[in-house]
Amino acid sequence: MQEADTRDPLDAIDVTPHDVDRLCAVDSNDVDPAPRLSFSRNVFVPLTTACRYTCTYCTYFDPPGEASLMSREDVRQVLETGADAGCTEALFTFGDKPDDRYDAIHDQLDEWGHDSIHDYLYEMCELALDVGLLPHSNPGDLQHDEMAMLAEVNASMGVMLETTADVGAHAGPRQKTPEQRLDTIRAAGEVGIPFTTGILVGIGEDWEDRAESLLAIRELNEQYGHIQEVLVQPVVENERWNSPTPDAEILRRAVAMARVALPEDVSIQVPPNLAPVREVLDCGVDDLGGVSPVTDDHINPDYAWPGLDELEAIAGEAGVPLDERLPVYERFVDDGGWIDERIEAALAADTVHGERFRSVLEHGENPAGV
Ligand SMILES: O=c1nc2n(C[C@H](O)[C@H](O)[C@H](O)CO)c3cc(O)ccc3cc-2c(=O)[nH]1
Ligand SMILES: C[C@H]1O[C@@H](n2cnc3c(N)ncnc32)[C@H](O)[C@@H]1O
Ligand code: MET
Ligand code: SF4
Repeated sequence: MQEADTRDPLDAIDVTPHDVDRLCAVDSNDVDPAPRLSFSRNVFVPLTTACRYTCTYCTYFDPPGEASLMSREDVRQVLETGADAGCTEALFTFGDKPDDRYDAIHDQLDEWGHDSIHDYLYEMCELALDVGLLPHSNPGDLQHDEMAMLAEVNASMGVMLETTADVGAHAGPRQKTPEQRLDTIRAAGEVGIPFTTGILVGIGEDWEDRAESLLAIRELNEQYGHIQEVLVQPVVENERWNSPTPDAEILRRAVAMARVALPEDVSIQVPPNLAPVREVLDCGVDDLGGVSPVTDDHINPDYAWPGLDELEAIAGEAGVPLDERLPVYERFVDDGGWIDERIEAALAADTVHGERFRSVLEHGENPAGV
């Protein structure tokens, strides 16, 4: 058991300079291509565009006064569109603790009977389960009790570590800090929820920072075993961020480092709308993440999802099968103890949606997919 953590979270991560140096020496020749590729069919629910942080690479958040909150009916509509298109995942990702900074959001939540965005999210996850979708929530930084509550109604959850470095992109009066991100990932481990994390490449970090970030994720996974996938995500240009996006060579090396740093049962995900996946596929990528037939990537709306035929083509050229997966990986469903009883019930084969989920889980095939 972990004792109460009064230490600096970065100190609590046992990453030595020697480990960092060794990982920095890895390149794309040191890894083998994965034998298969997977993806998840999702519908994206951007609950609110308000955020307490102001990451300088992000166009997702709106300033106070302009930020909005989706109503229950808005959410229901998006979820039903997704369920009708055969999606299995409801991806809830949105601004971090918006009610902290935006009185209007706080007041609206209050009017709807919620004392926090997390309380509202809980109810929207229940709605997703009702319409036949498995929630995957990434609401940003969470405390242990918030994580424990949300784990009851999520198949898996996630937060990007981004980087362990203090970068200018996270500057400002309210900012993402590596300590808080690591605390969130640790809280997920303590709670025991299958978890997605990753690094954002090109936000001012150097190779040592990338190695340190990947090793920090490895260390937390060694302690808790909860990491299901690690994203290697290039930062992309937009109206707020006009530095160049990392090129294919940088991504190849970062992906190879991720593959070497993490054990085999942790997937390495590269998003096909943001990265030149064809050029990095042989470096150990085995997952393309959530792809939506019905909604935009609201975080990076200028970058459209490739269609399913394009994903098939990518896998075909690499000579590997393409499998659809659920937002929770099979090993966490089979192992027992990882997913809450409400998610287990949703996955039971004798329910309306359970049969479809089971087919995706066990055969990588979605009978309802369009
Ligand atoms: O559409 C997106 N999906 C993102 N996803 C969704 C992800 O691709 C899938 O939902 C997971 O693979 C679960 O199936 C994230 C999920 C996380 O837990 C953490 C970070 C991300 C980042 C993105 C993202 O930038 N864009
Ligand atoms: C959900 C995740 O989206 C990522 N994110 C935010 N802005 C960008 C961008 N310009 N390019 C790539 N990824 C981005 C962050 O890593 C966040 O954690
Ligand atoms: C819209 S960004 C994703 C969720 C959260 N705001 C974070 O940065 O982690
Ligand atoms: S990346 Fe997430 S935390 Fe940062 S400003 Fe955008 S919405 Fe907020």
